[in-house]
Amino acid sequence: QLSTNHYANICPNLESIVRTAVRNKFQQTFVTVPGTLRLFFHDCLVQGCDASVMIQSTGNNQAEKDHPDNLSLAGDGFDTVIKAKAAVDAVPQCRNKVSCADILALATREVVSLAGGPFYQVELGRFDGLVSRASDVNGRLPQPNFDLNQLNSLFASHGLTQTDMIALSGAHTLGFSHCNRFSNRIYNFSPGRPVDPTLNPGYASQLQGMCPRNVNPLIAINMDPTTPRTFDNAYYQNLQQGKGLFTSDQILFTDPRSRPTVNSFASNKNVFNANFVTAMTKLGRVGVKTARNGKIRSDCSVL
Ligand code: HEM
Ligand SMILES: [Ca+2]
Ligand SMILES: [Ca+2]
Repeated sequence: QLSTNHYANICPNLESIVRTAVRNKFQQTFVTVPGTLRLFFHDCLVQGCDASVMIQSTGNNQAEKDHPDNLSLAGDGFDTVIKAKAAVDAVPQCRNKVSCADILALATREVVSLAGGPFYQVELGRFDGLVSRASDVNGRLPQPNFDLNQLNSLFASHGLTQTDMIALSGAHTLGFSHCNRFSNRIYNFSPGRPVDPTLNPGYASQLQGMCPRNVNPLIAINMDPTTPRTFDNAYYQNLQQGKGLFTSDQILFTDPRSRPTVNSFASNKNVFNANFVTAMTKLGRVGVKTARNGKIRSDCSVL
């Protein structure tokens, strides 16, 4: 069972050790923020929150991180956890006592707070997974062209409600996307209608400017056009103006079943923050491993 004081006797200064390591990394690059937050999400959805996403492929095993859906995970997210783990292991009492999965959960809390988001208690006591297979990723991660039914059923399969899903989608208040994730919305939406009509026309032409046809596939643009480096509720205000980048973002406002929640998060940042914390805590409980089916890795990237 997870608890907020799991390491109280095992590694009493754990939270401050992780905090210092994450702050040092943050001073080197802001990418640590969206990179770590997305890494936590992609970890929890495949095999549960067990750091399976961090495993490197070997000669006879293609690991999760090499699945096409994970190739755009930022290297700085992985590096944040590796640096925090090294800082934890530098303390003799803590060495090899704290799971990579818990370090990822704590680092995620730190980056959210560093970007101006809520600070929340993190439940701890996860063990690290024993497998990481690229094939396990198939069909487990949401796609940017999903509609509300697809989003709801995927999140529901992990015990997350529609409200949780909408609150977690608020993570797109930070970070970057490559152009190919939404190019269908600005160039070939449907026959005779190149641009998605739910997209704000001004925003659509801005996107066409930043992502011309045949754009360099390495180009990435801000997902939140207003406050890309602040964890805030601007994401929901953007949706109200037709400035959701993905179909899966904009549908939250377009579909009348989810619109009231978007409006409520857009108009009250405290309501959004509270729902985000609740949803992150629930996400952090998904598929948690114990000593029976997990272990504590000495190297987060090796089984
Ligand atoms: C609701 C369904 C979701 C879909 C369809 C989705 C899809 C995507 C896609 C396509 C990207 C851009 C990747 C790229 O091109 O580099 C992205 C980025 C991102 N996503 Fe999501 N996502 C979803 C939910 C979430 C959730 C729940 C979180 C975290 C709680 C999250 C956190 C992020 C972050 C932080 C980025 C930016 C990454 C970076 O800048 O390195 N996403 N997402
Ligand atoms: Ca996992
Ligand atoms: Ca923002």
